[in-house]
Amino acid sequence: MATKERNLNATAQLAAAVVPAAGRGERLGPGAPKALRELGGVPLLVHAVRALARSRAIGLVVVAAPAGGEAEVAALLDSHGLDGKDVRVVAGGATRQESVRLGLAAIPADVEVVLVHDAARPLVPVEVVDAVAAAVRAGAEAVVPAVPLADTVKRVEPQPAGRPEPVLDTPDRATLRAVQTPQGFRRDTLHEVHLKALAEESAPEPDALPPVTDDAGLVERYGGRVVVVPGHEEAFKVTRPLDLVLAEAVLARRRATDGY
Ligand SMILES: Nc1ccn([C@@H]2O[C@H](COP(=O)(O)OP(=O)(O)OP(=O)(O)O)[C@@H](O)[C@H]2O)c(=O)n1
Ligand SMILES: C[C@](O)(CO)[C@H](O)COP(=O)(O)O
Repeated sequence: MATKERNLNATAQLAAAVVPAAGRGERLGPGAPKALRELGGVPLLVHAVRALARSRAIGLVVVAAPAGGEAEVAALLDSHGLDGKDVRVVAGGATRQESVRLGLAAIPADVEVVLVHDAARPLVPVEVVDAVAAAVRAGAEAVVPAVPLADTVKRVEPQPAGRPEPVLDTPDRATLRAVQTPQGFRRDTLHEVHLKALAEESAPEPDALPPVTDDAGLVERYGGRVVVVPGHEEAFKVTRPLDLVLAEAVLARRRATDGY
């Protein structure tokens, strides 16, 4: 077999990752799109792609960039050199779900395992990436990393701003998990649930279910089985300004102690 063909087959054995990175980052406040905001002088997106590239399980990373910004994002990723991984950039969409679907469409058909990782989770440890990929390889159709909750959680009846919200009940915290990314999937499963969701959105029912906020939620919606592996407290999502302060502290500690 020719060397090039052998390499392509080897790549297909590896997992691919989709990185939705087309969000505005409204909750982080004014500034550049969130994926391009800097942490320790390096854009969040670059940290997130590097975090995936550290895993030997990943052969290809597809980034869904803000539409129209693909060339800028590709140049940015190039300028940060990414450990010999195959990194491609496509246009993202108007929602996270659409960005993931567009990223997935750019993954070669023979890749069987796909991870989806937020650009907004720059500090996920490689052990989490490896564990998610390994669980899919071991037979799970959908895998999420998650951590136990530190706070008590209450279900409430939402009210207009400023009005107290009546509490409905207090779920047993021992049965709850805060879910992170990367989430891992059999490629066929992820493809199928995204197509079903797209079809439903094109012909909405009057009593349509609320939109799901993660890809595993789509698998659940259509009857698939999702399992949890341990996440990591440092895989938190940079959502609000305080998250960026915390991320800077974690990064500074890693740089001082691990040569990160
Ligand atoms: N149209 C969108 C919206 C979100 N995302 C991505 O989905 C991930 C998780 O979303 P979130 O943290 O909610 O990011 P934003 O949507 O940018 O945040 P906000 O809701 O505060 O605007 C991010 O990497 C974000 O770039 C995306 O690719 N395309
Ligand atoms: C995918 C996710 O990061 C898992 O926790 C989360 O659901 C994204 O939520 P958001 O609504 O985009 O903040």
